[in-house]
Amino acid sequence: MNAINALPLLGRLKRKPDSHKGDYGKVLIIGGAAGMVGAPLLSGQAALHSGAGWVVIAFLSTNAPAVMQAQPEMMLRHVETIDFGDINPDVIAIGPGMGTSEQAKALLAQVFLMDVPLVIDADALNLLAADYALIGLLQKRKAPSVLTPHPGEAGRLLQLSNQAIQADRIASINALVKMTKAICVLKGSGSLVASPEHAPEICSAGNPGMATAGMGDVLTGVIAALIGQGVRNSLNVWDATRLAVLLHAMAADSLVNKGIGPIGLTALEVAYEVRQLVNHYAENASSTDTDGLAFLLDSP
Ligand SMILES: NC(=O)C1=CN([C@@H]2O[C@H](COP(=O)(O)OP(=O)(O)OC[C@H]3O[C@@H](n4cnc5c(N)ncnc54)[C@H](O)[C@@H]3O)[C@@H](O)[C@H]2O)[C@@H](O)CC1
Ligand SMILES: Nc1ncnc2c1ncn2[C@@H]1O[C@H](COP(=O)(O)OP(=O)(O)O)[C@@H](O)[C@H]1O
Repeated sequence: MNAINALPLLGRLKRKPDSHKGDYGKVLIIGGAAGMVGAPLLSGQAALHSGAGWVVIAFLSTNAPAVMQAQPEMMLRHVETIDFGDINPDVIAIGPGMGTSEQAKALLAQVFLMDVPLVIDADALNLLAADYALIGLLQKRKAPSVLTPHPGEAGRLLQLSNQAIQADRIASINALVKMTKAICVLKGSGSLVASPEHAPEICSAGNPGMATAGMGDVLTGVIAALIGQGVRNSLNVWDATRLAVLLHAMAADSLVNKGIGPIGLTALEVAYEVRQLVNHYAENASSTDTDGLAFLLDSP
């Protein structure tokens, strides 16, 4: 199986002198029911630090903050006060901390009908697993969809135990792709990425310091940010997804190499480190996208 080796593609995200925030994508994140408001905040902070032009969070909780003092750049709304069409996002990430209420289910069905790339995570995956009609809507989507299950969520989707998922991860991701007709990331040690058009690729970076709450929420934000930047910078959703998986894991490795973790590594620290890696590879990648190995070996 091939390892993900797409870092030179980050050269496409190098900032042009006369560009503006609209060139780097508007990310809408939907999630954050009562008690889990932190999850979409982590996704939003990760998206911002990975280069998203704008980040809007639509919370389900009515008690969510109207502004995050530590990150006032993000626009925070209650989901019932906004019109997704007016926001006109370049990419939507749905699921972090969303819960599985009827309201959450209706929102998922609503975004499935939108012609916008989607990142489907956490409780959005649990809702999918519980309702075959939603899988039907997902399969019919024209715009790309990315699913990011951990083995527990993959097990719910495929009606298998965690152990069965882990016993044959390649078969598991192939079954997920077949079931959803979407790009799938099977998270965990050696994350796999596959799509209906692409055989599984493995992420050879990453470490057990990543086994901490919020790390998946950060990955969702990084994927959404790269998809959003890709829209006007020739990076397709497949490449954005596999790059995000690799950068997220490399960022955790880079921090551990500096003595920050593995024990006590936090998800937000990984988001900040992703920023450093994105800039390094965007600046140093060859415009011809060749010789990825050199970039893999040349970490900052
Ligand atoms: N700050 C916050 O508000 C946070 C909220 N979160 C939200 O909490 C909700 C529940 O998500 P969780 O993922 O915690 O709960 P889940 O019940 O979906 O998943 C946890 C279980 O999945 C299995 N699993 C996960 N990774 C595995 C691996 N690598 N190998 C084997 N088994 C594995 C294990 O059985 C584990 O107990 C989601 O909505 C999520 O977004 C979490 O993202 C954590 C942070
Ligand atoms: N032992 C490990 N080795 C490599 N990566 C890991 C390990 N444990 C967790 N990860 C990574 O950390 C992230 C955890 O995501 P997830 O379980 O969804 O967390 P959360 O729901 O708390 O946000 C995934 O990207 C996963 O691949």
